[in-house]
Amino acid sequence: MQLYLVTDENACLGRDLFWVVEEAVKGGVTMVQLREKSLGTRAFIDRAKKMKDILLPYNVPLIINDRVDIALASDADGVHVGQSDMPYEMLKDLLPPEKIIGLSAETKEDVLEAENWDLTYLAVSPLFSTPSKTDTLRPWGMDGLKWVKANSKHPLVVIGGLNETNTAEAISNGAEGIAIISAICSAISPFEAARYLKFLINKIEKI
Ligand SMILES: Cc1ncc(COP(=O)(O)OP(=O)(O)O)c(N)n1
Ligand SMILES: Cc1nc(C(=O)O)sc1CCOP(=O)(O)O
Ligand SMILES: [Mg+2]
Repeated sequence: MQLYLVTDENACLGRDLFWVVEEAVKGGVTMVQLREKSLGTRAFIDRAKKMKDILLPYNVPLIINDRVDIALASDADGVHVGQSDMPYEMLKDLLPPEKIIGLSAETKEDVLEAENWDLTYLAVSPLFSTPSKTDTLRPWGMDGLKWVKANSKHPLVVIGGLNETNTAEAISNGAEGIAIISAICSAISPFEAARYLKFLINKIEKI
C-alpha cells in the first residue's frame, strides 16, 4: 500500500519544498511525485535531481508529473501522465521498461482503454473534488471507485480530497495507493500528518 505524496510548492505554506517532502517521507510516505506546472525545463531538471538525491537514502521512488524528458534527464523512477499528456504508446517507447508509468482515468472509457496497457497504477481522478486541482471532470466518489475496481486489472491510486477522514474507506473500496497534496503539504507538521495517514493505512491492512 502506497502513501503517495504529490508535490505543490504553493501548498507548502511558504516552507521549503525539500524540507516538506523529507519530513513526509520520514513520517511514512512511500512514493513522491514532483509536480511542477510552471517551472522552466532546466529548473525542473535541477529540482528533480535534488529531489532524487534526497529520496535515494529512503529508497522512495521519484515520479515526474507530465514530463518524460525530465524523468529521463534526472533518472527518475517513472512518470505520471493524464489524459491530455503524452499518449501511453509513445511514453512506453521512450521509457526504459523498468520505469513506473501512472495514468489518470477520468471516465469509464479511460478505465476500459487502459485495460490494453501495461501500467504500474491507474489513478482514479478525482475521487472527490478538491481546491488543489479544479480542472477536473466529475468526481468518481466511492461508488465510482467500486466500479473502477470491478473493471480494471491495474492497482488503483485515488487522488482528490484524500485525508485522514476518508483514507480507510477508500482502501476498503479498492484503493492500493492514497495520493495527497494538501493533507500533507499544508499540514502544520508534514511528518505527523504522514505518520498518522500511514498508521491508518497499516491498521486497515491488518484487518
Ligand atoms: C497520482 C496522480 N493522479 C492524478 C494526477 C493528475 O494528472 P493529470 O490529470 O495529468 O493532471 P496534472 O497533475 O498534470 O495537473 C496526478 N498528477 N497524480
Ligand atoms: C494533482 C491532482 N490530480 C487530481 C486528479 O483528480 O487527477 S486531484 C489533484 C490534487 C490533489 O490534491 P489534494 O490532495 O489537496 O486534494
Ligand atoms: Mg498531467
